[in-house]
Amino acid sequence: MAQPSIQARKELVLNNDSIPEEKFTDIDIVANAILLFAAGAEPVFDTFAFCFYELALNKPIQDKLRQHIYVTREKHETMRKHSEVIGLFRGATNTYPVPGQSLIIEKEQKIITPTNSIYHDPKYYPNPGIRVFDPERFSPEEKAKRPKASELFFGDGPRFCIGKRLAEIELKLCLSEIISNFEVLQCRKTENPIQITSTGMVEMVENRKMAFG
Ligand code: HEM
Repeated sequence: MAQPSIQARKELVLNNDSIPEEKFTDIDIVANAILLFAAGAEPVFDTFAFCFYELALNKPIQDKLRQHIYVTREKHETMRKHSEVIGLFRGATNTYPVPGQSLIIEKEQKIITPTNSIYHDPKYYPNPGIRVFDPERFSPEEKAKRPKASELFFGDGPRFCIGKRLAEIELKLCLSEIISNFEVLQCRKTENPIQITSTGMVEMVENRKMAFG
């Protein structure tokens, strides 16, 4: 994080010939570095934690994963079941009549897409229950059965998550490295089902220590 920030300061603050409105200040560089760290660390840690929790509870899936068959499906099913960000937030830039419906979204209206509800809607994810962990939902055949917008783990449109690629590489590398060297098991303190608490925009485990031992 330090090296790119120093480089960004050189290019955007010290050697920037743009008009004043497009110039960056030192504060802009520091603020962006903090934002990237804050936005980038928590969701990746939590996806890992939930992933290992589910693998400990679902030994046959863990064994299959160990054969390096389907890291991507595993990762997506974890994000469907334990989506940390529970909704997407937008403001309408124009008035928009929703096709085929009487609904008109007025200009500047605030819109919430309740992603977590979509992930637990049996219309898109049959048998979405708290005890079901089924990475096969993300096989090409199953994915083809539902609309693309039912998978918004990293958002969509011009403001989608800028860390998506980095997060996917982190998850893929660490998951395959750990799972090919270790076996993840439940312990005495493992909660099943896990107790989730919602704090506004994000969901988290009620008692992290209890859940992950
Ligand atoms: C499992 C990991 C991650 C998940 C599930 C996740 C999820 C999301 C979601 C749902 C959004 C909102 C997108 C929208 O409104 O359309 C978002 C935005 C954002 N994410 Fe991530 N993210 C992850 C990792 C990261 C990482 C590693 C970084 C940076 C290193 C990052 C930086 C950001 C930033 C800066 C935004 C705001 C983008 C904007 O408003 O233009 N995220 N993320």
